[in-house]
Amino acid sequence: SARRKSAYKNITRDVDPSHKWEIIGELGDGAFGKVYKAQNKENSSLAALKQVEIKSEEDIEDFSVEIDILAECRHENIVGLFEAFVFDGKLLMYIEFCEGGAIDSIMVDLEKSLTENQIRYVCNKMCRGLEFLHSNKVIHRDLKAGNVLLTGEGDVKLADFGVSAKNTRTNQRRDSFIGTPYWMAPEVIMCETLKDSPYDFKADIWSLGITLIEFAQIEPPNHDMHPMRVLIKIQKSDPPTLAKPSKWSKNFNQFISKCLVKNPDSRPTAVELLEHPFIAGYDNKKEILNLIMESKAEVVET
Ligand SMILES: COc1ccc(Nc2ncnc(-c3cccnc3Nc3cc(NC(=O)c4cccc(C(F)(F)F)c4)ccc3C)n2)cc1
Repeated sequence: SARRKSAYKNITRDVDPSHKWEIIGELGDGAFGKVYKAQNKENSSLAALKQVEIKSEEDIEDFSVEIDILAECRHENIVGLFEAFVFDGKLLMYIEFCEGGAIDSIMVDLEKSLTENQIRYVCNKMCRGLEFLHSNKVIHRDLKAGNVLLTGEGDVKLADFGVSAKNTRTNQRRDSFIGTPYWMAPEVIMCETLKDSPYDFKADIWSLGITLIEFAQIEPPNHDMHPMRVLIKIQKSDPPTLAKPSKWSKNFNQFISKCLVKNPDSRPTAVELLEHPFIAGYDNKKEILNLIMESKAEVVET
């Protein structure tokens, strides 16, 4: 009934999107659902289209969190939502297309890491995107080179292609403990209490530090270890550093060591990081534009 179909303000229902958008290619088979390249018939703008089968209102409920986050978090360093539809048993999301693609794919295609100046530029933009997300009570939770997109003009956009894309806002976090506490192991309590602390957005600051090492070395630390082993290693070991610190500036090494502090309370905020000499005021997109040109040229050759 109309009453039951709660009105999702950011979703257009029962309108056929193919009147407005036509599919012109495929972008890959994502973790769930397919992702296409689409073009707007009216203004020719390009979109990345994710469509997923929906079986019930709960399915729509799940995806509406992601849609609300994108609809409300409009910022030059966050991927932009054009519109979302529910039509013919499918939920369709049209996202502004970023021509350069994800930075991990660029490094793999070109078989090289980023230069320090490219890292400075991207890091500055990532911190602006993080500052905006965190000020809107949104925690990314899956920051990595694969979730950092570049546009053809050298702009940097934070995205989230993983299943964690259903980022819940801190105030929507389930406020009850799982199970009764008496039998709970300390680290589970640690994890649970950490979740409810206002500092869990600091998890993104740690991931930012790891992502900078990934930009510098193509892979994150411990990439050659089994994922289960890495969980233990991250908990037990000292924070990782660049493999060859002398190859990089003092500012870069110091910026990473500020992000990779094990106690979240001691990690800086994105606002504080924007003042650090490694990235403060750094806005030179020249080297990133070169990277995108190389990456485009590379695709043409193959
Ligand atoms: C293989 O070559 C390419 C070339 C260009 C591109 N460009 C591009 N541009 C924009 N989006 C995409 C994309 C690719 C694969 C899957 N999804 C994509 N975008 C997308 C992102 C989302 N959601 C988010 O990015 C998202 C979700 C929750 C939170 C957040 C954030 F926290 F960052 F705000 C972001 C939803 C739907 C779509 C279609 N891809 C991709 C691959």
